[in-house]
Amino acid sequence: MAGEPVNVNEFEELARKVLPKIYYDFFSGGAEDQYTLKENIEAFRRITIRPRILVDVSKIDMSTIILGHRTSAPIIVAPTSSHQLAHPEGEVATARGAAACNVIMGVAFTSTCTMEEVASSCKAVRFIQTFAFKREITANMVQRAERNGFRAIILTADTPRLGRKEADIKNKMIAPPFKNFEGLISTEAVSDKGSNVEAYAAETLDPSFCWKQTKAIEAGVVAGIIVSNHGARQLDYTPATISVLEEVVHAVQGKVPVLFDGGIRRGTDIFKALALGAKAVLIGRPVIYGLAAKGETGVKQVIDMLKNELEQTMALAGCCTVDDITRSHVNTETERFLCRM
Ligand SMILES: Cc1cc2nc3c(=O)[nH]c(=O)nc-3n(C[C@H](O)[C@H](O)[C@H](O)COP(=O)(O)O)c2cc1C
Ligand SMILES: CC(C)CC(=O)C(=O)O
Repeated sequence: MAGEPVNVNEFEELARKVLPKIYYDFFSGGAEDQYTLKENIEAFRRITIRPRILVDVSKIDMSTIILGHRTSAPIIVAPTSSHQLAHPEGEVATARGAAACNVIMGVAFTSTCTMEEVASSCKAVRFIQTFAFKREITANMVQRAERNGFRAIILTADTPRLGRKEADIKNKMIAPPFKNFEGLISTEAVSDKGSNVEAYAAETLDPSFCWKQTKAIEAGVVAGIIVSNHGARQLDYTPATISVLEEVVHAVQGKVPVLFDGGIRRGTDIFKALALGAKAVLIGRPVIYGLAAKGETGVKQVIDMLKNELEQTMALAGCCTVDDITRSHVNTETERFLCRM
């Protein structure tokens, strides 16, 4: 690739060049055959956009309100682990990039900077992500989230154990120290066989956590739902997230906002997810690639690229605000053939 990257996929190329293979494989990889990994991207390509023309699009406003927080666009940085493997400044740089773009920063508890370091380094609205950890870890996380001004807790529910990423196993991937666990568990490498990320997960997760233990929805503590397959890193052969979004939106019946992630690489992808009912989208790997390539500046550039592409898509499709994007602005695969569009 010659010159500056002009889209998110070119940032991936840059990241691939600068990262040691073991880390590039860790960030880019998915579970087992990586069927779902490919599908998360491919399924977007099968959805087409139905533009409206001769609409006054002289002013486009992408701003929206997510769980009470006004943001510049319906974009959230997805919680992903291990940012210091991409760049020495890690999650602090990512959060600053998110703050510069006025979008929400999702911080993984398995981050390489502590929650406190991220909180004190930037003004971004921050959500903290947790797994169903053993109870003492969760209690510690909740207290620190409150103390450090995190505005929501994202509970990742698909990880009673870690998915099998075969590249990590072959590469004998060593997890970086996850500093949030300091004082709670041993943060030293815990296995010399295959990927020790799996060993880490086994030490911290509570695989017995299930519906019996939570009445969260009845108690009204669920403020939103994220339709996600963990970037295709857990159960392979689950469907592409974009192909099930609408079904979830119907089931939720507007009771809480539905957010979405998995495979967003273009502004058109964001537009399609919004048309199918998402309130906002989370972006995982592209942000990591921006961070790897250029630190905080790269994160900002990636988010700005996606914002600019969304703005362009909205203008060309005849939508001045995110609320103007409706179900009738897209055709799914089946509809495409029915309508002969
Ligand atoms: C390298 C990597 C690490 C991740 N770590 C976490 C994590 O610690 N917690 C979590 O809930 N999700 C994690 N995810 C999943 C993301 O939150 C998100 O669902 C996914 O990246 C979205 O797909 P995308 O990468 O195609 O945008 C991770 C994803 C990647 C790629
Ligand atoms: C450290 C891991 C548990 C992070 C994760 O969720 C992932 O790599 O997909």
